[in-house]
Amino acid sequence: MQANGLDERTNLLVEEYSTSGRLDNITQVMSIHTQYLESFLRSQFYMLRMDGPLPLPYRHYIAIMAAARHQCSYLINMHVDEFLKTGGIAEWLNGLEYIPQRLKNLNEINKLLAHRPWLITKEHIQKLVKTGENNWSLPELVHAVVLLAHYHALASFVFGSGINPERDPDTSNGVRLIAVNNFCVCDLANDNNIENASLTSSNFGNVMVFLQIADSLSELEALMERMKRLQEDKEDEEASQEEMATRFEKEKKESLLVISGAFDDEIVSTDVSRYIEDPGFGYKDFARRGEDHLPTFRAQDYTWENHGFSLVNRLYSDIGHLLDEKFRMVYNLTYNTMATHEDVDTTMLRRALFNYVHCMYGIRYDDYDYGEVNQLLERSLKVYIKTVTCYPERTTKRMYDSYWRQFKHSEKVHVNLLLMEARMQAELLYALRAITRHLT
Ligand SMILES: CC(C)C[C@H](N)C(=O)O
Repeated sequence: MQANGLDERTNLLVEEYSTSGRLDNITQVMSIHTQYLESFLRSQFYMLRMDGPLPLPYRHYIAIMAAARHQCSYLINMHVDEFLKTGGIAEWLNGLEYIPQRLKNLNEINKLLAHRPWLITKEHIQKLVKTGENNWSLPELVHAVVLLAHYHALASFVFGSGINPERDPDTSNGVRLIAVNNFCVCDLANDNNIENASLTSSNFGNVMVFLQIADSLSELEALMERMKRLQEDKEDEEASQEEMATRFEKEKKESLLVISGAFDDEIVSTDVSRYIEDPGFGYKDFARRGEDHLPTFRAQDYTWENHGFSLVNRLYSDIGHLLDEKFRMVYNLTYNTMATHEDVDTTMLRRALFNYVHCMYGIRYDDYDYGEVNQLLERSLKVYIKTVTCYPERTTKRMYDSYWRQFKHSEKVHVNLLLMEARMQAELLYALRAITRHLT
């Protein structure tokens, strides 16, 4: 990292430490992408700590409810602490039966937003804002929705990059860097898969490692080759509107069939289950196809830039700007590298990642050719994306390792940032569209 990049990162971490008195593992991992971290922290600080429609303890309780949908104990514990520190009533931590009805009414939208946001309708919104003494004002509701979407998406980041609790029972001083679900991602000092692999191998292992390296090298070359070809083809051939629509439908259908690992014994511990209702409700499992389908949301009919942004900003001032800045930041973030290659334009690849997430939520951009997704994202990467986005609690180290073996960890964290923000934006689009419909 360049010297001034390092300074920037250190400054930011020092600043964060002095305002919040801690440097959690999320912040540390994200600090690999300093510029992004800055906008992330700014929006998070705003929704959690600045003036806003909801009282502070409510905000943390909502974060807990959101994280619990994905059994993310890491985030739950963090916000249990914060909830108490901000004056929350300890009894509420016994579970949903102990909280006020008003807060309990958020369960339904929490559940839908987390797993099948396309099912949210204006009736859900009406129900929340028109329930007599337990009603939510629109600004309060928007604040809650933003928090829910933020923490669902953050759970994806936590599992996707393998972030562990700060306090590990095995370490006496209580602080250990990033290791997770038996899965350690960011060995910050040694940011390269190959080096790691060769350090640990025996002689025989060396041969195997060599073969694997050769293999993954050719994977990388092949991917770059495909990017180049797509770029060239783009210049001379334009697919028709119908063809583009068909490609989207095909990709959407196929994404439903991408299996993200069996998860038979889903035992949710009581620490987590007390904060959720209907724990079995998840991203639509399309094993029983035909009886339900994922409708298409035409992105141009309700865009973040033209619709979502102004609505959110009007009801909960300034959060729109902060989110907007963060979305732009992540969308444009690039170092022009691909593993060991420099000066590469990676726009196509980054678009494919972002748009694939929206595709899994049924959101279609009519000027985007989903054939690109198909060419650029290999199967193991799709499995990873679907798992991290839709069922983050099922992410394993094996899934993390099995795609892009040549790439750096920092690049895989970058992937996670894209997945997280795309997911957050998708949830917001559905929720805000329902609010707009309620208002009109
Ligand atoms: C996600 C990665 C492919 C991003 C790439 N390293 C870039 O700087 O653009």
